[in-house]
This record gives sequence, C-alpha cells and structure tokens, in this order.
Amino acid sequence: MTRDTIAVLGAGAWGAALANVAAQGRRRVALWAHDPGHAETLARDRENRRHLPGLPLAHAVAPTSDLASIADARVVLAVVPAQAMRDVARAARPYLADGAAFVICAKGIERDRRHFMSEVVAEELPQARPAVLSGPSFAADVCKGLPTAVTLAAADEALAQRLCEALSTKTFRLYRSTDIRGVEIGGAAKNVFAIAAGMAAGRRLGASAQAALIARSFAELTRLGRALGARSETLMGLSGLGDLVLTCGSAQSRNFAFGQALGQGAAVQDASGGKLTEGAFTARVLIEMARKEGVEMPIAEAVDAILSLRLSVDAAIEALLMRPLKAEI
Ligand SMILES: NC(=O)C1=CN([C@@H]2O[C@H](COP(=O)(O)OP(=O)(O)OC[C@H]3O[C@@H](n4cnc5c(N)ncnc54)[C@H](OP(=O)(O)O)[C@@H]3O)[C@@H](O)[C@H]2O)C=CC1
Ligand SMILES: O=C(CO)COP(=O)(O)O
Repeated sequence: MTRDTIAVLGAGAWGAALANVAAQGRRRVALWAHDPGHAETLARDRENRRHLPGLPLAHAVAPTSDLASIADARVVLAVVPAQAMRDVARAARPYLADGAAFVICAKGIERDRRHFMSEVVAEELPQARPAVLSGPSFAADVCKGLPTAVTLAAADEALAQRLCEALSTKTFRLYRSTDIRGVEIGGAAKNVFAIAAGMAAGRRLGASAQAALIARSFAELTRLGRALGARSETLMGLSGLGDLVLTCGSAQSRNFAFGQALGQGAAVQDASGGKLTEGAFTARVLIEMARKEGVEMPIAEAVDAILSLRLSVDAAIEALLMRPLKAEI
C-alpha cells in the first residue's frame, strides 16, 4: 500500500507530536508554523523548545512557514488553536488539493460564530474531506511513544478507515467513527470541565468531590451531545468519557492546571501562565449552545461565571452544592 503524503498545520505541542507520529514510515512530513522565526528555530534545534521541550523532532519532519508545502499532501492535520482554525483554513484554501483529507485536531468551538470546527472547515475549504481526531492524548505522552488511543471520525467510513491506517503506529491507536459531531463535542466540552476539576483540586475539595464532578460533567456532556445529534456510544468512548477522565484528572492538562491556579487564588488573567487553555475560549459558547437547546449545564455555567468575573470560585462551589435535589439523569 502506498503511504499518503501528510502535512501538519500548526507547530505547537500537539502539531509536533502528530508530525512525529506521521513521520514513522515516511520520508518527509511538512510541519507548518505561522511564525517564520519559529519554523527556522525548529529546523535548527530539531526540537520544539517553545511548546514541547526535551522531545526531538523526527528526521522526516520538515519545518516550514510556507503554506504551499501542503500542496502535495493527501492528508493535512490541522493542529492550530480552535479560534485560529478559520483563518488558517482560509489561508490554506488556494493550496489544498481537491479531495484531500483535512483532519481537525483542535479541541474547541468557534466563539464568535458558534460554529463547530467541522462547520468552519466545510465553509472555508469546500474541496476538503473533513475529519476529526480527538481523544485522551497528551502531546508529551505521544511523543515519548507511550501507548495512546484516540478516535478518528469522518462522514465516509472508508475515509475514516484509511486515515486510521495512515496514522496508527504501534503505540498510537486510532479507532474509526462516522460521528463527527459526537467526537468534536467531547473534545471541546472536556476542556471546560477540566477547568472546573482543576478548581476543585486547587480548593482541596478531596477525591470524592473530584469523582462527583467528573460524573456530573459527563451527565452535562451527554445531555448536550444528545441534543446536538451525537451518538451515546461516542460520548461514552475515547473522545468523550475517555478524554474527560484524562483531562479532569491530571495537572499535565493545561486546562486543569489553569483551574487549579484559579482555585488557589490566581487572577483569571494570570492563571494560564501564558499557555493555551482552550476551555477558557469554549465555556461561553458551550453554555450559549446549551441554553439554545434548553439543556442544563450548571458546571459549565459556573466555569463561565468565574471566568467572566461574575462569581468567585467559592461562591460557585456553594451554588452548585445548593442546587435543588433531583433525580440522577
Ligand atoms: N497539547 C496536547 O496534548 C493536545 C492538544 N490538542 C489540541 O490541539 C490544539 C493545539 O494545541 P497545542 O499544539 O497543544 O497548543 P500550543 O500552544 O502548544 O501550540 C499552538 C500552536 O499554534 C500556533 N498558533 C497560534 N495562533 C495561531 C494562528 N492564528 N495561526 C496559526 N498558528 C497559530 C502557535 O504559535 P505561537 O507559538 O506563535 O503562539 C503554536 O505553534 C488545541 O486545540 C488543543 O486543544 C489536542 C490533543 C492534545
Ligand atoms: O486534550 C488534551 C489531552 O487529551 C490536552 O489537554 P490540555 O489542552 O488541557 O493540556
């Protein structure tokens, strides 16, 4: 079988990790950075010191800031922050080959237009075949070759199968799905819940509270996911429950660490330490979507209220605990 040519858009932690995965068994994988200086530094250091220090780039990874480098790719992995996806997809339009797979690896929802990433890509790249890759996977773990399993969804199951074969390695396993919406909701929402879990850890609420928070977050995700057409088995799978458990349970997560800093008293504007925390961009749009669907999401609402400075962490915890008793659904 010939191996699909792969290019990666976005040279952060996850872009570098996925470029290394794609480099296995390939002679060249273009890794595009929007900042030419960053592309030059990557090419010189052969390591992403800014985002993934201590983990070398594979030989076949070719850093570049020239978008024309995606022209020969049959598979393009889009690994930029969710709020940058529209601009990057639009800029890629003149170069992307007809029928190329455009695999969304960002986890978020477009704030301004309330669009899922697959909707953004459908609008900006009519020639692309969109797919979504999401699941429990820290970039450093993947780069170190630790075992990881994620979901790859495409509307066309044959494409999903082909992408799983193109991207899977001995330690990076892809499971196919056709439920694009289910996979992208899980990835976007878990970042918001991870902020809440981090806050609980920062306030030292204890392991029982952490478990309750994960379970009730999953109930919120399930309610919204079902309202938006996601399949239950997707929400219960790697990209839903799997990623929720990972991100809500580890300070390796930037969203969790952000919430933890907030719980320990850091100000909202300082708590991320300059790192990308997708949940902070997704919280508001997630609850706007939920309200439109008539879905209750009290944990996500609390995160949004704290980030908008309408509520303190302690007041939000108090409000969650004082909610009327109800059936467990
Ligand atoms: N890290 C992880 O373990 C995982 C991350 N993801 C998801 O992948 C996405 C990217 O995350 P990650 O790589 O970790 O983030 P990083 O912060 O490590 O990297 C983001 C990269 O995108 C670049 N960037 C920023 N703004 C733009 C823009 N407007 N146009 C093009 N590029 C831009 C950054 O450049 P600069 O350095 O100049 O700011 C940087 O190279 C997120 O949606 C995240 O949720 C998914 C699974 C795992
Ligand atoms: O998505 C991730 C793991 O699956 C990475 O989480 P953070 O963006 O919170 O670091």
